[in-house]
Amino acid sequence: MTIRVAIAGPRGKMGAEAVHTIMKNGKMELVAVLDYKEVGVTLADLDMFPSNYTAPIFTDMKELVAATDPDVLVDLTNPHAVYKHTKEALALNVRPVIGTTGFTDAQLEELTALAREKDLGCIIAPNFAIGAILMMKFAKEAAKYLPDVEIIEMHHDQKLDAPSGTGVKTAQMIQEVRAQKIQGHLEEKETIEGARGADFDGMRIHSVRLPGLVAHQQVLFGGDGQLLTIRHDSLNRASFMSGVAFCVEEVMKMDQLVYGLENII
Ligand SMILES: NC(=O)c1ccc[n+]([C@@H]2O[C@H](COP(=O)([O-])OP(=O)(O)OC[C@H]3O[C@@H](n4cnc5c(N)ncnc54)[C@H](O)[C@@H]3O)[C@@H](O)[C@H]2O)c1
Ligand SMILES: O=C(O)C1=N[C@H](C(=O)O)CCC1
Repeated sequence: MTIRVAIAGPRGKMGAEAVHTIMKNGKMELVAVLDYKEVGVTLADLDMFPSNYTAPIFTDMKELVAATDPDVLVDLTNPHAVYKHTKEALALNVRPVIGTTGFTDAQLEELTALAREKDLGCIIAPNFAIGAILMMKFAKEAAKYLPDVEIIEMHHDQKLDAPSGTGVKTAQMIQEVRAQKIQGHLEEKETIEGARGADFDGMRIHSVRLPGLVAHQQVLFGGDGQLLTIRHDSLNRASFMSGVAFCVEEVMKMDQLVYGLENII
């Protein structure tokens, strides 16, 4: 069976890459895209795509679903739009595959309940790159033995959310196994606010934003006389695309929400 896919955010850096990925995949059909404004009738109207890219462009999810009946919605938009899109897709019986980051804990809980209610698969993947998933899994393992940890995530300067979804997910995975601890000197004081980064359960997350970067993270563990660094680098957005295709196939077999690819690889 061909999987009918819709993509939200097709003109973005990730969305455009995902459009090419789905178009090239013999098991999938790109049936529609969702934009926030009128930019053309089909993707072929946009200079950035070839003339055989005929998926229609919609600005309303309900109309998109009524006209094109997708099985899966891939969302690569922004933190302001993604929650609404995910909720709408589930309500319309379309399985969401979400790459967009920036969910709150309350939103994740609500979407988990909604997917359960509807018996529908939903994947929220803060990072689609297999190397990044392994980096997070290895960091979780290391934290059992080395509980002093700081995360440095580094991204391009157009990124809207900080810390990154990957940074937060890494901290959450470490939190599951790490003996609770407030790091650094108990009396340490920031002379410039933010100098010690964000505080997640006593661990620090530092966010670097610079042109030239794509998506990079190091997890640093300190022990007596030793330092362990686990690092991953995404050098381009192709690094995420096998994860996108994998999720589109997997979500069709699922009946609940999964947050993080480490739970299904
Ligand atoms: N999970 C992953 O592996 C992964 C990897 C890279 C980026 N991301 C995330 O994906 C998201 C997109 O990243 P990007 O670098 O492509 O950003 P981008 O700014 O290049 O693209 C976002 C696109 O979304 C569109 N958009 C905004 N609001 C919309 C709406 N309401 N409806 C439809 N489209 C809308 C914008 O027009 C833009 O084209 C970000 O949240 C980023 O953190 C995730
Ligand atoms: O480019 C981005 O933005 C990325 N966002 C994700 C995150 O927040 O972790 C994944 C990596 C790229």
